[in-house]
Amino acid sequence: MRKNIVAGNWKMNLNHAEGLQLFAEILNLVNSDIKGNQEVVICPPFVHISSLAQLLKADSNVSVGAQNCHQADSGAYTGEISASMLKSSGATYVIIGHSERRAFFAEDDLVLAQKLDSVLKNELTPIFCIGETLEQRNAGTHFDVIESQLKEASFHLNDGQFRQLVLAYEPVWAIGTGLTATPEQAQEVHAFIRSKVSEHYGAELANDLTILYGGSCNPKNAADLFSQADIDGGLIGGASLKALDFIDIIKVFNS
Ligand SMILES: O=C[C@H](O)COP(=O)(O)O
Repeated sequence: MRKNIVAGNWKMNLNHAEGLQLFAEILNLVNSDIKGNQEVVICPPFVHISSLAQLLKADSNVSVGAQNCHQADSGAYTGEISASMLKSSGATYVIIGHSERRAFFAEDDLVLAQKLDSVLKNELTPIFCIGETLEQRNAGTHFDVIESQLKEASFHLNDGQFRQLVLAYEPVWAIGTGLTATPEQAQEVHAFIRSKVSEHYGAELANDLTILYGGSCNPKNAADLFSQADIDGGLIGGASLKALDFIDIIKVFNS
């Protein structure tokens, strides 16, 4: 059965005390609202990961993830954090290829492929983000862009590796803008992504793959988005910083 995931990407927000408080609120509210095939992932800034992970219960469906990592295991890369460090701090997921990393830190397909390799080697789950800009959508090239991002950074993986991935479709024009892809627009791209995965890795693997939607997802639009056949949850930015909004998004799977 395909796993449903609601992941919160806190981005560069919340100091340590604020992060601990929000996480405690989420843990208090979430446990009774979570189903067996559902997982909640919180991706705080690096410096909060260890403290948050220590609050997790062993059998919890809540996990802690990171927002990025370096592609090397260790070395002279001042200021960087490796996947093995994240694992040792209690993270089990890592967001790779977020459009903000691509845009502000010049991360290209080659480095993202290396990051995926490193995350998988360290037995963490990548949440691999792909999505087009507004210019690309207006030019009608969004399917080509998405196919290229997918192929160039992830289709070198073997079946067993690719099976570990969670994908996230995040149209750049919808991130933090209040503009959401319509459920039909999002479903169209999710179905396209699944079809490309199916062509390369086979229908069974494609059918099992969790594909999240991200981009101004909130308690009001989550139900329509998550009810689409190929949308298996969300990667939530702004709305993950408010416990009640985030919980309302999680509850969509129970309604
Ligand atoms: O990683 C999350 C996405 O960038 C979505 O952010 P947003 O919900 O604030 O639009």
